Amino acid sequence: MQHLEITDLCKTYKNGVKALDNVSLTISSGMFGLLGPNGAGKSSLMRTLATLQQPDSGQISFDGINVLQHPEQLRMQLGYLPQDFGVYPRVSALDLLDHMAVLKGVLNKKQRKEQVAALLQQTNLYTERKRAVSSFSGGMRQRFGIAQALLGDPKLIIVDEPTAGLDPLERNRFHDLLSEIGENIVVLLSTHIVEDVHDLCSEMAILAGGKVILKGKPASLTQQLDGMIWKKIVPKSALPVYQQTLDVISTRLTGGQITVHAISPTQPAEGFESFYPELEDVYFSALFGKQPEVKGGVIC
Ligand SMILES: Nc1ncnc2c1ncn2[C@@H]1O[C@H](COP(=O)(O)OP(=O)(O)OP(=O)(O)O)[C@@H](O)[C@H]1O
Repeated sequence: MQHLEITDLCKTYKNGVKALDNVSLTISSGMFGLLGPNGAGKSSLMRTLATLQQPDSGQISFDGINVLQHPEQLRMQLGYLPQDFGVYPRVSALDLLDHMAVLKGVLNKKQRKEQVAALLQQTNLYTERKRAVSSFSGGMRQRFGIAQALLGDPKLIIVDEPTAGLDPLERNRFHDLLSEIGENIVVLLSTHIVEDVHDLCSEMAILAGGKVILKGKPASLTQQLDGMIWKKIVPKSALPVYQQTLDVISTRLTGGQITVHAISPTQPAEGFESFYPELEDVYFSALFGKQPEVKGGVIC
């Protein structure tokens, strides 16, 4: 059982933006989802955990390693898929993965050949192994990104916004691939897509403005909003009134009509129906500071 402990991490960039504001999280083996809007600080946290940048203060420990003091020890156990990763033009998937395996310390040639072939199979890229990665589609590229992250048998995998820009089929493929990764390692998935966390993660946290604003199990967080989320289809012209008078957490356009989701302990207005909340309702109610007293999760 691996264990990642993040304590009071702070980071302010030179331009004065406070990207991480006392972030503390305890993350155990399995898939952990870090959800947050653009600019929340997710990549700053991922890069810090991947030892690519230093925080101003705070602690990180992984499986007994003091990560900020001994970044090289973490790097031996780390697989990282950054938000954008560059590839050399014209280098085939096979050659690039082999090269990356050497950099990762897989020096035995036979072992490396086997590992590279196995990862290309696992990511469904084996038949395309001689093609240049630079010619891959977005989905294939992300699968290649997972293959390189899995080199060297890492115990901590960090995946930053992996499904942004993928079509639904490739996103499902990518989800299947992530869900196959061992349960005995820590997989940290950063995303602004609520379905990614819903589909994959047993634990999650929401980051906004550099702060962790909610954490818990997705199922408990939705359950504790049961009976409090209401919806109604309304004409577009009536929307401003609802927004001014109710705790509206989201509006969705479906088939040209607007469905309003509101949070309230009782029916907020005539015509609103209660329904079992979705993770998106948890996310939006947290972002707008409308979460009620929490039992299964922690408001931070
Ligand atoms: N190198 C940097 N120098 C200055 N400001 C930065 C730097 N990197 C990020 N920021 C700022 O820090 C804040 C957090 O950015 P970060 O990229 O960590 O957020 P994010 O949640 O990953 O967002 P996104 O999904 O848009 O990448 C933003 O306001 C961003 O503009």
